[in-house]
Amino acid sequence: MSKVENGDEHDNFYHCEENETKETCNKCEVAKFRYPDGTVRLRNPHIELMDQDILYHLALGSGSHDLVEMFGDVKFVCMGGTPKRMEAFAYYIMKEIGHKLPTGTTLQDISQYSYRYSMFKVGPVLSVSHGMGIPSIGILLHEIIKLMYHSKARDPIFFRIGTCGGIGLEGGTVVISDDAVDEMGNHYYQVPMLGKPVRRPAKLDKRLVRELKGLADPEDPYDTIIGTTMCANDFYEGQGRTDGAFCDYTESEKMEYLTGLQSNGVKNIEMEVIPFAALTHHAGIRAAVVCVALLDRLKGDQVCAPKEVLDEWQIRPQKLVARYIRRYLQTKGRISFDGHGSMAVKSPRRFKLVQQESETFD
Ligand SMILES: O=P(O)(O)O[C@H]1O[C@H](CO)[C@@H](O)[C@H]1O
Ligand SMILES: O=c1cc[nH]c(=O)[nH]1
Repeated sequence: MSKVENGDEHDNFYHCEENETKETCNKCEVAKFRYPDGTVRLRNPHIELMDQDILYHLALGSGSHDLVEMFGDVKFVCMGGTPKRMEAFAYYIMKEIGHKLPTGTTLQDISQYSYRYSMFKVGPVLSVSHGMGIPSIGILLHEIIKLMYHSKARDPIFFRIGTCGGIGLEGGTVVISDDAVDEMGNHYYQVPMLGKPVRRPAKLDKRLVRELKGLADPEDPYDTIIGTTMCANDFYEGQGRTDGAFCDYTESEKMEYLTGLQSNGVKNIEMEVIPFAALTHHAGIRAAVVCVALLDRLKGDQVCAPKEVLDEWQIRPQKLVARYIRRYLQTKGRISFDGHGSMAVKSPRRFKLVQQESETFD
C-alpha cells in the first residue's frame, strides 16, 4: 500500500487565494510547516534529540560549526548540476547584488572537503551543486533543508537553475516549471521507506512561477515559457533517446512517445524536478525550477550546439533568477542603486532578516 502524504487539496501551495496572506490562510502549507518567525520546521522528531547533526555530504555539522552564524542570513538557495556552474553563478550574483568580499579574499567552496557537492555563499545567497539525478539531489536536499533548520534561516526560497531537453522548443528557450511529472505521468515522488512505497506530492510554488515569468524581459533574444517538466531517471533510454549504449525501440516509437508527452503539456525533460518539488513542498519551502533547453528532442537526441553557445544558454536561467533576487533585495531595501545603475549592498556582511517578510514584491 502506498500513501500520498499531505493531501493534494491546495493547488496554490503558498497561499490558497491570491489575496490571502499566510497569517489569514489557515490551510496554507507554510503556516503548517514553518515556525511563525519563518524558520524551517523539521518534520523529523529525531533530529532535536541528537547531540549533534553531521551533514556528512556538505562537510558541515551542528556540533563542529556555528551554523547560525555562518548561514543564518541565507534567503536564497540556488542549485544546479555542476560545481563549475554554481561557482560561476556565485560570482555572477555577487556582481548583480553588489556584494563585496573582504579585501584579499576569494570565494571558498564551503563543502570542498566533502568531495561530493560544492557550495558557495554570497551574502544571502547559497549556490550549491547537486550532481545528476534523483538520488544525488535527494541527499543534498535532506542536508540543505536541515542546514536551513539548524541555521534558523527565515523563509528561504530555493531555485534549481538547470539544463534540459525541450519538446518542440528551440535550443536556448528558458522553461519555468509549473508542474512536475515522472516518466509514468505521476505527480509525486515515491520513495521506498521500510520496504513500503511512500509518495510525496511534487508541487511547485505557483506564485513564484508567475513572479519569475513577470521578470522575463521582452527584449531577451529568446523565449521564456511556463510548462510541465518531466523528470527522468536516466539521460538515455529513460528520456527516449536512441543514441545510448543500448536501445530496444524504434525511432518511430520514440517519436510517438515524445509527441504523446507534448500533447500532455510536457515542455521539457530533465532529471531532478520531482524530488526537488516534493521535498521543498514537504518542508514548506517556496521553490522554483528554471531550465534552459539544450536541444529540441523532436529534432534529435545529441547535444550538438557548440560549447560557447551552450555556455551562453546556461547563463539564461541564472539571469532570470538573479533578476528575482535583485528585485527582492531592492524591494526589501537591502540593496540600493548608486545613481549610475550599479548596486551597493546596504549590509554586505550580514543580512539580518528581523521581521516576518511579505511574500510578494508589491
Ligand atoms: O544541467 P543540470 O542541472 O545538471 O540538469 C540536467 O543535466 C543533467 C544531464 O545532462 C541532469 O542532471 C539534468 O537534470
Ligand atoms: O536532453 C536533456 C538535456 C539536458 N538534460 C537532460 O536531462 N536532458
